[in-house]
Amino acid sequence: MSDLDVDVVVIGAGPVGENVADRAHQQGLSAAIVEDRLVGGECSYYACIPSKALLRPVDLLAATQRVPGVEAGPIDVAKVLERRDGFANPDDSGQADWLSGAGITLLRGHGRLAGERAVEVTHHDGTTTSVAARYVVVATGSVPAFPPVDGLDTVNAWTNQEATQVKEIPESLLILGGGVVGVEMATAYRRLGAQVTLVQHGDRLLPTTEPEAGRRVQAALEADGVDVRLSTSMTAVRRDGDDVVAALGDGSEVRGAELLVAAGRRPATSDLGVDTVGLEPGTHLEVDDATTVLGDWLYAVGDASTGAQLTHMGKYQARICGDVIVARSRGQELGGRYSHHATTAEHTAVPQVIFTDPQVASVGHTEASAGRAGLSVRAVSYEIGNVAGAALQADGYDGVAMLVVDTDRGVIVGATFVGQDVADMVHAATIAVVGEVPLERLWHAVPSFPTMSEVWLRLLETYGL
Ligand SMILES: Cc1cc2nc3c(=O)[nH]c(=O)nc-3n(C[C@H](O)[C@H](O)[C@H](O)COP(=O)(O)OP(=O)(O)OC[C@H]3O[C@@H](n4cnc5c(N)ncnc54)[C@H](O)[C@@H]3O)c2cc1C
Ligand SMILES: NC(=O)c1ccc[n+]([C@@H]2O[C@H](COP(=O)([O-])OP(=O)(O)OC[C@H]3O[C@@H](n4cnc5c(N)ncnc54)[C@H](O)[C@@H]3O)[C@@H](O)[C@H]2O)c1
Repeated sequence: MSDLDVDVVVIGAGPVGENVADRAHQQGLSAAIVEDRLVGGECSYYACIPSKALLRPVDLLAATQRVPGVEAGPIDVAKVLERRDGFANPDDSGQADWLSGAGITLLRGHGRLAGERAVEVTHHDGTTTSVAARYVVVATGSVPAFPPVDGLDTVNAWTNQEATQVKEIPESLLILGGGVVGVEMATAYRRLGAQVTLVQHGDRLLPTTEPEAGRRVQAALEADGVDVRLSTSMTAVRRDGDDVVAALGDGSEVRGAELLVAAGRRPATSDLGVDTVGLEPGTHLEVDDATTVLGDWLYAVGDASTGAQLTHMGKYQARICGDVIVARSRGQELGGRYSHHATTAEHTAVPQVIFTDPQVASVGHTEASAGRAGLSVRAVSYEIGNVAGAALQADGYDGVAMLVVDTDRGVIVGATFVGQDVADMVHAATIAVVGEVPLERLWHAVPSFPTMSEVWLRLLETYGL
């Protein structure tokens, strides 16, 4: 006998888990959600939201400095942190109220699978609740990965949690990792007053983006005064007085008041009881296009799954997952590729915006990933600064747009925009990629003058239209 019987139980109330529970519940299924820490997950308090709250003021100030006649700054760091707190104060009562208003049962505590269709929740006071459910969804997210660096567990290294919830900007910051977290935090901390040293063991920043994007972000960070060390790893770290000192593979040493580890994430599936249903703890749960892990009953979404590790993609997976569960509960067949039952965009059109200055906004393939996927492609690029809209936006506008065209089908399979204020330009590309709009038809999508979107016309002309 279980303590609670529901149609759907979701483990993890991050943005992704909340969306599955809501989607299923709105279509008539009873739902419970288990949360160990804060309803709203990493994204709301320690990731997307506070990091963008730190970045928006420095981005805005830089934009004003590119338009003569506009006086702004200096930045009031205390007010920036206060505004960040307004967005990301770690108090989840509002989100918990939303769940109960939506009719979803919140169980606070640590959830673990306890065999098929069963979850055991250990509450913070040690008591337990056993839950029986027709469908179980894992939405437990991810935790920071710590690379094997001697002494890393002895220096009180920061993760994204300390970096995004900081109360006082340190004089200097070492950053381990030149991926998305590393470059965004380098931008924010440098412009909020810290000396920043960033160590990346690959030969470029943002290695999964178009190489030109990494080069331009690196040039901008260096122009700001960030010390970027590429092609070298941190081998050992130690505290020396108040500082952290890091030994690098090239024999040099760097130091800073704090060390931020931004070297990727690992799925929060280690202490989840997945072994009780024959799965390997600590790995991303492998999903099919319907977000299913096992049978018709176990699902995974968000960072804990093999899907894309971004909030908007996790929420897309969540909508599909909720609809798949509802369809199966009604004995309905699942639909095909572009139905509500398949995460097709995972294969074709994952968008991402990196909020550095310049921003990097991309969707779908890079030229390199298209090649690896066996597509015949041609890539074209155009300097965004050459269009009137960009010249008006900022003096000396520095940015580039790139399209990756599938030459067999005459459609765009990838796009990247690098530059100030390009974040919202990527959605047009996302629509073109998902809609598989032929280039000849795109020719008739006329961009307004004088906007930065005119770069679309220049790209098509460069391609030969
Ligand atoms: C610094 C930083 C900035 C980022 N910025 C962006 C951005 O701008 N845009 C973007 O799209 N993505 C961004 N990301 C990625 C984004 O944060 C993740 O993709 C997103 O949070 C994943 O959502 P999730 O619901 O799967 O997991 P999470 O947000 O991690 O939520 C999982 C929840 O599950 C709970 N949980 C875990 N295990 C258990 C258990 N056993 N029992 C009960 N509860 C459990 C956790 O406490 C947590 O609340 C950023 C990441 C970082 C680190
Ligand atoms: N704006 C956004 O969309 C946004 C912002 C932040 C984070 N995120 C997501 O959060 C996740 C985590 O981001 P992240 O930056 O931690 O991971 P990441 O995988 O993007 O980057 C980690 C980087 O660390 C480097 N690295 C790893 N070990 C190293 C070592 N020992 N020495 C030096 N460098 C090392 C890797 O080469 C890699 O470039 C990603 O999925 C990312 O997409 C998204």
